[in-house]
Amino acid sequence: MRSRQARATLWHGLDDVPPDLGPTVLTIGVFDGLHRGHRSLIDEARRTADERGLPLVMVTFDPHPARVLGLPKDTATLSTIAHRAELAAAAGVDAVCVLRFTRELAGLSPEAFAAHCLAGRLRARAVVVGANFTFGARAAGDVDTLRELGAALGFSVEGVPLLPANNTACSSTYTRNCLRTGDLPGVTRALGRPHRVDGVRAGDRIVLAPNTALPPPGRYHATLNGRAALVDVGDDSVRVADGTSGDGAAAVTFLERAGGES
Ligand SMILES: Cc1cc2nc3c(=O)[nH]c(=O)nc-3n(C[C@H](O)[C@H](O)[C@H](O)COP(=O)(O)O)c2cc1C
Ligand SMILES: Nc1ncnc2c1ncn2[C@@H]1O[C@H](COP(=O)(O)OP(=O)(O)OP(=O)(O)O)[C@@H](O)[C@H]1O
Repeated sequence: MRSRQARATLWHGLDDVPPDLGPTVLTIGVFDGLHRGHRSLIDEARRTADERGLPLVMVTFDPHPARVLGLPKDTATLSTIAHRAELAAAAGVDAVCVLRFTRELAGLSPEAFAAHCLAGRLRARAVVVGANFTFGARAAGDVDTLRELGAALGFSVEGVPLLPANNTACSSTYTRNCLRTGDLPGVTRALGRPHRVDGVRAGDRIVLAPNTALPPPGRYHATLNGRAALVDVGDDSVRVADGTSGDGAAAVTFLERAGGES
């Protein structure tokens, strides 16, 4: 069995992809949070990559397309790109290609995206996506579109059935909903691990990227860089509540609401 890397190779944009990259298997989507549904998809993609003896590349978009396009959707960030790459590597991905989602990218037709990005720069021989995957201007392309394009461009396409969670598809949106309503056990079930945010500690504050997904304001039992800690969550802030001070990279994992509520 192949050993899993601590962190997948990270390419920021197509220009960062090595020019001598050989044929690949691709999986595509935002993958925010790398929840259990995403991991079941990656398992399937990994099997295909192993059968063909090819590397598995995860193509992801940043920022969330819905945020760039101003769609009415909760796009609070469950995982930073670095955390996503770490989780992807643990799930069996060899390399992550982060495509900056801009209005220009959003305007590409399904045909142009498949030809230029997937078959062209990323040398796809197989593409494995969830059954609900859409792509291309006005989200006009779906799994069937991709399959037709792949037949002409030299890659096969698998549409993987969606893993359920609590009578709905396990999704980042579902996970964000659980988090917003304070259902930490629901979040943990969807992610397969407790929710973690990554930021930088400055005194008692943890400075986070704007739009980081947080549980409702209140006090929580957590771990801070792996050690037990109490933290206070505000509307868009996290403070360490044990009177200590510090600085540097900080990973806060939310365990349960202090006082027994969750
Ligand atoms: C080239 C390209 C253009 C896109 N244009 C649009 C768009 O115009 N409107 C839209 O709602 N989503 C658009 N999207 C986003 C996709 O519908 C979809 O959210 C994205 O491919 C990520 O897949 P996922 O949502 O399954 O993770 C586009 C995606 C790509 C790759
Ligand atoms: N439950 C699931 N099971 C299998 N594959 C999934 C599941 N949910 C999403 N996918 C697939 O994972 C890839 C990334 O999807 P995406 O990031 O849109 O996930 P999502 O959870 O639906 O996100 P959001 O709720 O923000 O739309 C896509 O190919 C998508 O089809």
